[in-house]
Amino acid sequence: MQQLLEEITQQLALETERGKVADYIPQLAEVDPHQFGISLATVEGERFSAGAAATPFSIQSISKVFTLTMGLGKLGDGLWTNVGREPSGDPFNSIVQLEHENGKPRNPFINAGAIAVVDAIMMGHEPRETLAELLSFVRYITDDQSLYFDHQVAASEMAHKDRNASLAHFMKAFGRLRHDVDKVLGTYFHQCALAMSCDQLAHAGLFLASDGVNRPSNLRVVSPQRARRINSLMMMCGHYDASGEFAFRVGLPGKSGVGGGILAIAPGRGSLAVWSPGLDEYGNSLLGARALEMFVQRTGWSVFGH
Ligand SMILES: NC(=O)CC[C@H](N)C(=O)O
Repeated sequence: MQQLLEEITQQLALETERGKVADYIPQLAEVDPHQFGISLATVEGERFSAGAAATPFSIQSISKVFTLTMGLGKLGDGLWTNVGREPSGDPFNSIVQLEHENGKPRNPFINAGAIAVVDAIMMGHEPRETLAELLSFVRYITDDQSLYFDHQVAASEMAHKDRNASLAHFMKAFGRLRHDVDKVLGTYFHQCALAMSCDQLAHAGLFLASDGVNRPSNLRVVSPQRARRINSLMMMCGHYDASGEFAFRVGLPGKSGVGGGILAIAPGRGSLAVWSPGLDEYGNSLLGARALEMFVQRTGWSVFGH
């Protein structure tokens, strides 16, 4: 495994076409697109990594997996009152479906859905309290107390919030949000500004690879049924309008972020994190997806077989 990760890293270092870093969040536009990291945490407790796997980056929408997990923990199936679970087939920041579908976002991984999940987990509390809870949850599943929110990234996004603010206000007009829109957005932008390395992210995803149990500590995070359901949402919706393409090429539940990270789960086997800041036209890591495609071709770890 170690050799495979190193081979993938070496091969991708030769790539000249690396995609485009997100520039609608000015802080992310400053990231060097030549960086690449990959990390694998197996259910047996082994760890492998190559490249810049210890460098923290902005996990952005990958955080939506963690807030979804928290939301299901707090509300159970009640969460689905204000968020759907179907792929949208539209870009991550699209507003069009909301008007036809009573302000109910299609799934928890598009921006509108993630904003609705944040509103649901706030439960009358202040952003600070919800963020503290999120941080302790992610620290717990990562087994690392050093994780932090990058406040500069959050501020950068708050300063360019118009698109997400539109989604939030539109949903609020349909009665889908309970809290003050600016408080919900402030919470959402901090969630997206979580800084994590591939090593930390692979560890954090391990509970989804082992029926809800955190390995190697053996502590249960969610039920097996809930882990399966979160994985299915990642498979169907984790890459927005390129989720079909990602399933076709990689065949693993995966969640991308505009920071260039992807978390991919190989159920029963392990959790993989890759990071390459350049994005494709759908806002997903260009080389990250290629690295995962190379990985499944060599290992046969896709859920659909070799
Ligand atoms: N796809 C993403 O990672 C988008 C997250 C980003 N924070 C946004 O709201 O636009």
